[in-house]
Amino acid sequence: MAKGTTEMEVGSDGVAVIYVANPPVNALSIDVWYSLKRHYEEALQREDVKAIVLTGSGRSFSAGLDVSVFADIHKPEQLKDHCILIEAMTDIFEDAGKPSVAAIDGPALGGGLEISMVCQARISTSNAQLGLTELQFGVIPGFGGTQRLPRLVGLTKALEMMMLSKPIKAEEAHELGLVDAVVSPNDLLNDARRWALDICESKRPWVRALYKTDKLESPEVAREILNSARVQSRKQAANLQHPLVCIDAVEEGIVSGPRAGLRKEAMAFQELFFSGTCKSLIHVFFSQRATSKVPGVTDLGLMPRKVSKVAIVGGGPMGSGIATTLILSHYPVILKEINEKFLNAGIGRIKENLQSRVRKGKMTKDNYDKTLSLLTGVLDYEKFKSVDLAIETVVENVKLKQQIFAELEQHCPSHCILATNTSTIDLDLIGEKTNSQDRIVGTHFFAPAHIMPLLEIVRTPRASLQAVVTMLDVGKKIKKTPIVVGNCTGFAVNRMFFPYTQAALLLVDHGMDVDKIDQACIEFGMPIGPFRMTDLVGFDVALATGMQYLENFPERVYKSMLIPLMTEDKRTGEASQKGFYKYEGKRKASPDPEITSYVEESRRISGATPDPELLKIDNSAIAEMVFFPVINEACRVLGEGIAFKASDLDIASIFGMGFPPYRGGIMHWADSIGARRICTMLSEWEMEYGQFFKPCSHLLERAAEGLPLSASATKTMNNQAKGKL
Ligand SMILES: NC(=O)c1ccc[n+]([C@@H]2O[C@H](COP(=O)([O-])OP(=O)(O)OC[C@H]3O[C@@H](n4cnc5c(N)ncnc54)[C@H](O)[C@@H]3O)[C@@H](O)[C@H]2O)c1
Repeated sequence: MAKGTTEMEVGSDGVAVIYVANPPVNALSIDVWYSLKRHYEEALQREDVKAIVLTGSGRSFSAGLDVSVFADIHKPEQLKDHCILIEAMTDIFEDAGKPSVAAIDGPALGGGLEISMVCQARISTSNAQLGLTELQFGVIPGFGGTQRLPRLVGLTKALEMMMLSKPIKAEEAHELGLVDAVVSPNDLLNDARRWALDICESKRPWVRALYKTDKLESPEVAREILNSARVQSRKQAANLQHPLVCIDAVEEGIVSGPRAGLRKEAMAFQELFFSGTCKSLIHVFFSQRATSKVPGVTDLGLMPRKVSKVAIVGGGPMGSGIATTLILSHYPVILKEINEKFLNAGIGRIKENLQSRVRKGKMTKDNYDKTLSLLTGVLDYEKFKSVDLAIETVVENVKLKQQIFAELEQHCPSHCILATNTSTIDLDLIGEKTNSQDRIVGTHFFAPAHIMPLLEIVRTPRASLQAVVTMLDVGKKIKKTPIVVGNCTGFAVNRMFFPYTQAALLLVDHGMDVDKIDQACIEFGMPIGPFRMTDLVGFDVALATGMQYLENFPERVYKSMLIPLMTEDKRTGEASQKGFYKYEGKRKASPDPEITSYVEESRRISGATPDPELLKIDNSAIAEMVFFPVINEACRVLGEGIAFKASDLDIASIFGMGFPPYRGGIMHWADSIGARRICTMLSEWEMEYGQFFKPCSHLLERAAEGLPLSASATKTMNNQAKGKL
C-alpha cells in the first residue's frame, strides 16, 4: 500500500472499505485528505457501493493531523483553502446518501477522531485510544470536533477530553456512546461492514453526530459547565488563550446551533494555527523527537548493546525512583544498600511507588507482584558480576562516589556500563580512581525519578560511543526523553537552573520580596517559583550545589548569605517545616515574616542595599531579570559544546526545570526576544548589580551579528576522543 494516501476496496457485499495509509500512525497529511476525498466521492458515485467503512492500515486508525503540516503551511490563504476542502468533505460524509462506519484499531486522535465522528457509527477494538488532543499543539479541533464530541458524549466529558488532551480507552468510549461496539481485531472489519449494511437496511439508526441532542445539557446547565471550565482553564494555564477559544467554540454551537459552532471553530483554528503558542508547541514536538539524534554518535550506525540486568548502588529517593522506572520497564534490578535498615527503606519506597499506581488504576495487583519480583535487594557486590549496567546513586560526595566506582570496576563485568546519577560533579573526578573511563557515563535522572520524563546522558570525551548509544536505547525503553550532554559541573540542566535561583537571591538582597519573585515566575508559567523550589529540594542540596559552582565558576556566582544564615538556625526548607516559607501540614506554604531578619543580615554581609527603582518593576520585568541570566548560561552551555543543539536545551529547560512548553523552551523563547535586547539588558544590570549578569561571548557575538541564539549551534561529537568499549 502506498504511503501518504488512501486505498479503497469494494467487496461483493457492496461495502467500500477506505484505508488511510500513512504508516506508522496514519497521520493525516494534506495528500491523505485529498486522497480520502477522492475515494469518498468515488464510493458515493459508484452504483455497486451501498455503504462505506473507513479504517486505517496496520494497527492504527489515525493519530491525527500530520504535524509536518504545521511546518509546511506558512500562509493563511493556503490553510484556508485546505480547511474549506476538509469542511466540505466532512459535510459530504455526514450528509451523503450512503452510510459510513469507522473501524478503529489503535489511536484515533485529533483529526483522526474528528473524521470518525463524521461517520454514522464507530466500531473499535479494545486497543483503541480515542481523544481530541489538539490543545497540546496550541490549536483547537478544527474539523468539527468541538461540535460533534459534546453531542456524542455530553458536554462535561467532551470538555474534559479536550482540555486535558487526554485520550480515553475503548471501554470508556463505549460506555460514553462515542464507540458503538467493541469487537476483537479479527472481527473489526467484518463487523463494521455488517453495521454499515444494517444502517442501509434501516436495522440500525442513521446517526448524524452534528444534529444529535439527547446527550446535550440544557442551555442553563451548559452555561454553568462552560463557565466552570473557563475558571479551571484560567487557573491551570493563565497565559494560554486557546483553551478558552475552544470553550467559546463549543458554547457558540450550543447557543447558536452546530453550523454556527463549526464556523467559529474553523475561524479560530485558522487563527491559532499561526499563533506563537502553536509555533512554540510544535517546536517542542520536533525538538523532543530530535533529542535521540546526536550528531557524531547516532549517525554512525552503531547498534546498542543488550542490557539484561541493572544494578543500583544507593536506595535513597533517587535510587528507589530509578529502580521503580527500570522494573516498570521489565528490567531486573539489583538494589544495593549499606545495611538492612536503609535497604528496607529503599524497597519500601519502591513498593509505595508501585502501590500508588495500583491505587490510581494504572496497574493491576497481578502486575504489581510481577513487577516487584524483578527487584532484588542486596548488601554486597556478589550479584554484580552478571549486570550490564550499574548506576551509582549515593549521596553527592566526591570521595564516596570515587570509592564506589573503584568497587564497581572490581565487581562488574568488563562490558558493564558504569553510570552515576550525580547532579553536579564532573565525571572525570568521579572516575579518577578507575581505569574504566571509557565506560563511565552520567545518567542524570530528575526527582521524582519514576515520574520526571527527562534523562541527561552525560558523555565525557573518553566515554565510548557504544556506551552512549546503549544508554540512549535504555533511556527510550524506560520511556524517558534522553538528551546527550557533555561533561562539566552541573551539565546542562543544573547549569541553567543555578542562575535561576541565584538571580532570585540577588533580587531579594536588593529589596524585593521572596513571595513577589515566586509569584512573577509562576505568572511567567513556571509550576513553582525559585524559593518554593529551593524549600522543596532542601537547603543541604542547595548549599552543596552552590559549593560546586563556587569552586568551578567563581567569577559568576552571586554570593548571597541568605541560605547559609537560615541553615545555621536549622531552617533548611520544607523538610524542616521552615525555609523561605513556613509550612503547616503537607505542602502548605505561607509567607513567613521571620525571614526579614535573615534578609537584612544577608544584605549587610553582601553590602547590597534595597534599590527603590527595582521595586517599581512589574512581574514580567522580574521574570526577565530571573530568566535572562538563564539564557546567558544556556548560551555558555551551547558555546562550550556541553549541549549539542539549541533545541536540546529547550527540551532540558522544559522537562528538567519546568520552563513553560508554550514558550518553546529557553532558547526558542530567547530567539523570540532577540539576542540584542537580552544582551543590552544584561549589560545594564551588570553595571548596576555586578558581574553575575555579564553577557557571555556567545551572546555578545550573536547580538553583534544580529543572529538568532540557536542558529547553527549544532555541534558534533566527532572531535571528541572515541572510547574503546
Ligand atoms: N534529590 C534530588 O533531587 C536529586 C536529583 C537528581 C540527582 N540527584 C543525585 O542523586 C544522588 C542520590 O540522591 P538521593 O537524594 O537519593 O541521596 P540520599 O543521600 O538520600 O540517598 C543515598 C543513599 O545511598 C546509600 N549509600 C551510601 N553509600 C552506599 C554504599 N556504599 N552502597 C550502597 N548504598 C550506599 C545511603 O545509605 C542512602 O540511602 C546524589 O548524587 C544526588 O546529587 C539528586
